[in-house]
Amino acid sequence: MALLPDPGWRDVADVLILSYLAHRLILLARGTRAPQVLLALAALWALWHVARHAGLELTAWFLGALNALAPVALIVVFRDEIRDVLVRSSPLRLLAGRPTRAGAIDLPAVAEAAFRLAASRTGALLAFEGRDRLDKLAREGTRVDARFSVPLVESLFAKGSPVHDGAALVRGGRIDRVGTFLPLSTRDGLPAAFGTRHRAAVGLSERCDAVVLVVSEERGEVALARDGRVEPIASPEELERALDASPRVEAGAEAHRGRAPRLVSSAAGFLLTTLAVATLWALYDRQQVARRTVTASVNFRGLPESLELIDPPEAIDLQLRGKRTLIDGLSPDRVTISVDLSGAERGGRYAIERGDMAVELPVGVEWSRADPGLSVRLGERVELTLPVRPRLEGRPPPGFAFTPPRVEPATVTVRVPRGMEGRLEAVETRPIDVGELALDAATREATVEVPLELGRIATRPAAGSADTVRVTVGTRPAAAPDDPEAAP
Ligand SMILES: Nc1ncnc2c1ncn2[C@@H]1O[C@H](COP(=O)(O)OP(=O)(O)OP(=O)(O)O)[C@@H](O)[C@H]1O
Repeated sequence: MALLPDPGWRDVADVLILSYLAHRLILLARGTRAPQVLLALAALWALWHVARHAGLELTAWFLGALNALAPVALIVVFRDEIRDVLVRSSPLRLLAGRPTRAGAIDLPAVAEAAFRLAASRTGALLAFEGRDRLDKLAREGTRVDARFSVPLVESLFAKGSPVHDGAALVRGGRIDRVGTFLPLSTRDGLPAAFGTRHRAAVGLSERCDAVVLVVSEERGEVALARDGRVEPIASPEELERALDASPRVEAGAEAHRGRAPRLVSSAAGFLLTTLAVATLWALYDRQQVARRTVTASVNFRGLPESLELIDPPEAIDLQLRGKRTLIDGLSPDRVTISVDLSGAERGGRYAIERGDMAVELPVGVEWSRADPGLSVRLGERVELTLPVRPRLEGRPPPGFAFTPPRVEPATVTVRVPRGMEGRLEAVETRPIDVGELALDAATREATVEVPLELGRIATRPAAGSADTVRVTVGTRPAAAPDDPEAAP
């Protein structure tokens, strides 16, 4: 079996289409928990296989049951993402256009808004969602779902705004909800100046990977909370840098890398995905595709009138490749090879090319190699007139012996390749089973029409010469009862 499968155009198309879909799914899943969950499921699946191969029956059974539940678990874990894709964006986005998750945060706009709010001593709280969803942690609030912009943020947190209390939730470059209530930190040792706004920022960043921006109403300061720590931010540039460096606000950073690098990273991502899919395809192919060698009978056609075949091969070995179910259930006599000899012009040895062979196979099975390669020898045709020799099988009835059989016509003309004339003395008939002959009671004779047994040298009769003969078989009483000819 070849180490590397040899793919057809359908396999290449299969790999490319699947790679494209997988690449789009990866773009959509970026910034979600999908990679961790899929990794966990893959580990579970791998463990299950290890347990099965190691013969750990109980563990394998338990892991198998968990694996069977995996599709349900996927739907439950990703219900929010599935809902988002179905409700917020057209499913066609999976096939084309920008994926939802790559929605970019306008970092300069965030920095400008934060410092304008600080300058006007307007308190604000903005939670940037990371890989962890904030739906359960940031409660209540009013749905906005608007693109992030400086005037929008300023008006939302302005003192007269009905939604200025609470936190705004930023998801994938958009303000998703405002006026949400964040969990407060209960930690001791936070600075005395920290009121509930700062405690809410710390509280959320302790519970998930969100980055929370706080603008202090009292002191007009800007700070960022992540992983339960608060760092003061002195300038818009520092804020931009801090957010850009945060892998959790990756979607935002992507917008600033410019179009060309994004294309390059997207192309590299696609290449990597294709590589992974091609590897998976190769593994799958090795499991699904079977190879088998069968001995197939060969028929020759199109032999020019002036030529004859010398010792043609009756069967050759073919290597077959196809779906395991088809290959395993294939009966070798369903495989026939027809070789076109119409291109031969004179005697000699001919190597038969793949294009000259028509191999009849069930759909979905391919033949890859005739082993050993097929070649035939052709000789110029000569005609030979030879006596016909009837072949009798069986014995005469007890007490009788055969009279010499009569053949009509007594000779036939056959075609043989030049040089083979000396190897034939007579042409035999197909065997005649004398036990089956209904001998005429009066004459004790029977006449049968029987085909000639043309062999490997004389493969066909000459034009106008019969290919069947009439053979008359007769019996006579045996000379003596103990005649060995008549013995049973
Ligand atoms: N759990 C919470 N979730 C979201 N926002 C909250 C929460 N608790 C308080 N806030 C916001 O913080 C405001 C109160 O700020 P407070 O003065 O207590 O905090 P602070 O940390 O001292 O902030 P500042 O420096 O702006 O005064 C509330 O009006 C509300 O808008």
